[in-house]
Amino acid sequence: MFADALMYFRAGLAIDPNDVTITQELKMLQKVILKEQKEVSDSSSCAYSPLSLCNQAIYPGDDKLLVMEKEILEVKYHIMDDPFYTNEKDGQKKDQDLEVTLVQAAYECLSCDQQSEALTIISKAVDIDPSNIFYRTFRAQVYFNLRDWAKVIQDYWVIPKSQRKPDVWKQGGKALVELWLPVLAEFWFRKATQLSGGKDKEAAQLFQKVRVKRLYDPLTEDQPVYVEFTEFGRAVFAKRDINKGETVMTDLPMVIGQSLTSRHVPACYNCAVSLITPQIYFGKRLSGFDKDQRSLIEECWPNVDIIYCPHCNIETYCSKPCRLEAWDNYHSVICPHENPKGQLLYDLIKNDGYGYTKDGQWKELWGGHYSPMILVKIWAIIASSVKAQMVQGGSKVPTIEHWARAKAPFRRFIAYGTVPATTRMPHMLPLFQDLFANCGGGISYDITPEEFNGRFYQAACNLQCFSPSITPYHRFLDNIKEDMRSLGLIKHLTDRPPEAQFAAMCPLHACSNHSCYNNSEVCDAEIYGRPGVQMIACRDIKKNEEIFITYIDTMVPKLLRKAWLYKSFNFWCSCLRCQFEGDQPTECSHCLNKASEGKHFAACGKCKRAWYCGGKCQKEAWKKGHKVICNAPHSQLYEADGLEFAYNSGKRPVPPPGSA
Ligand SMILES: C[S@@+](CC[C@H](N)C(=O)[O-])C[C@H]1O[C@@H](n2cnc3c(N)ncnc32)[C@H](O)[C@@H]1O
Repeated sequence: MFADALMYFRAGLAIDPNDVTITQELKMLQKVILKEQKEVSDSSSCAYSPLSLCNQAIYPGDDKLLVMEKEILEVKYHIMDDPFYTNEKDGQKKDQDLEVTLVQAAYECLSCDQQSEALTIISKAVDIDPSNIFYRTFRAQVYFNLRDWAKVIQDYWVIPKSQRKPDVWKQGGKALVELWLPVLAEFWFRKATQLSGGKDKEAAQLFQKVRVKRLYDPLTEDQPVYVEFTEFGRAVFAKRDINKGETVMTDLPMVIGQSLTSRHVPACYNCAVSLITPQIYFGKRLSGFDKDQRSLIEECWPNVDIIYCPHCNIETYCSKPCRLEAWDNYHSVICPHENPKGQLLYDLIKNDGYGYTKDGQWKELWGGHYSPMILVKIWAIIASSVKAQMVQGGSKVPTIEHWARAKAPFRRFIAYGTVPATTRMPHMLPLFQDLFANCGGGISYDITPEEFNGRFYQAACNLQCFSPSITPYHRFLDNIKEDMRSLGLIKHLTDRPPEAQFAAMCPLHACSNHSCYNNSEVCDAEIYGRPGVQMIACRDIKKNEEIFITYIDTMVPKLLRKAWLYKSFNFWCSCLRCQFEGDQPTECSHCLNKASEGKHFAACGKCKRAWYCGGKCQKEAWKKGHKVICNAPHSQLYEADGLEFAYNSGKRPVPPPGSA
């Protein structure tokens, strides 16, 4: 449990940054991680498989889309379930010799790349025997070569479903993609994958590609990026050239949870807006200010109206609409006034994850590095959505369709983890189970161990740390810019306001892969007045280049970076920086020769992160790629203690526009 160890060491260092024992223990921790990484990398070369993590389950509502797409086929391309041909010619006597001659001639044309001629000839064979699967498949192939997609489908449609071979399903799927009938295309690729017993990786890959395109294109419509499925799962790419400093994308969270360590800083539970008042910012100094200063604060500090949930008096919001939104979205399910078990959750948060076990012991129950509120909100959002659908449909019991529809938005987040959450924190499962046993409206959400483990790692793999970038303090600075009364206050305004830190699951951001030579940085943002995240290009990015952020502090030596990435995300980084930095001074970073016992090779004089056995190796490595990364700036995190978790990888805060 390295992450937890790190968290405790950090907490210790926050109390005493010079504590020698903790510093030594941190070094030990690094050694242990490196050792484990070496053992794992010796025994396995391949990391996770995105194809096995992304399933092909049907999305709720796809059945209706499928009907619509079939209608398009029918109206636009005259393709329908009832084949357009009749078998009337089947009864006629067939001239088999002629058919064989035609097929042979068509083959010959194909082998000379005479597609149109092949088409004319094989069409004659189809005319003679329209239900012949072989002729239809042959002609569909020719149409495919000629990029006549509707005709491809016309021929394949005639072949009865039970007789379509996996390759027919796959190629038909490709033609359907070209016609942009994505749900049908998914259906065909799914069939190809199933019939091949999962062996056809291309079909599985094509399935995910079309799915990702249809789900993410609407999200990126107004952004200079698109999402595509690659060998590393979903990935973000530039739609056009993006200049250094430009916003690559913005994203609003689907779920947020304030970190337990910052929970004393008031913020909106629903949207993360900062609720810092002058009393909190200035503290005792406020009473010492003169009349002018006090009136300036009164006039110019934005009105912070902290609204409490009127039922439990625990959750705080920035506005009435936020309170109502929270209530509808999740809070009504867990509000202690509605659901008495909710009190245990809020007590747990108040007590930094501590609580009583079932046998009455006071213990740390929650051991995650993010707030349990994240998981609770996911479940509460799902339960609320089920309830809303029931009300809308006038049904008394929830259906599988209701549940599937409610869970669908969270299918966007990949989950990977090794140690089950149920093992890490055995006391949490019963607490969550009790909490969701009665969600109101007659529904209960069964939090099984699999549900807990799956959601726990879904959050762990995708969370991003962020803070509201523009707080009342920033707005105050902006408001007093031109007011002479502010002169006396300036010296009291130099401290940064206390930060409410949040973790968030953001759908687009969660598609960004990692590189230690990243081209974008994650920053806090304000989007339509709500706190969110944005990615800013930290160098020029070319059209169709992948957008990479960094999950870790790239200043950390390569071996440690590798170890952390493998440990937390189960992949070996193969970015330029990892390729052209060395592991250690005892090995030539280029030819991998080992130095003699007790000796070190000379380091690159500039970056000191690669070692070479001689000038030849150094020159070759420089030319091949070291020159690109040698001087490239690193993405340093705001906490520079050497080891970092993805969840904390946000760079922040960005100075708000116009702030003093
Ligand atoms: C936040 S997700 C990024 C998007 C992810 N590709 C997906 O399909 O959802 C993090 C996961 O992406 C994968 N990943 C990210 N960067 C990678 C890289 N450079 N090489 C291989 N896999 C990577 C890892 O599986 C990691 O756990």
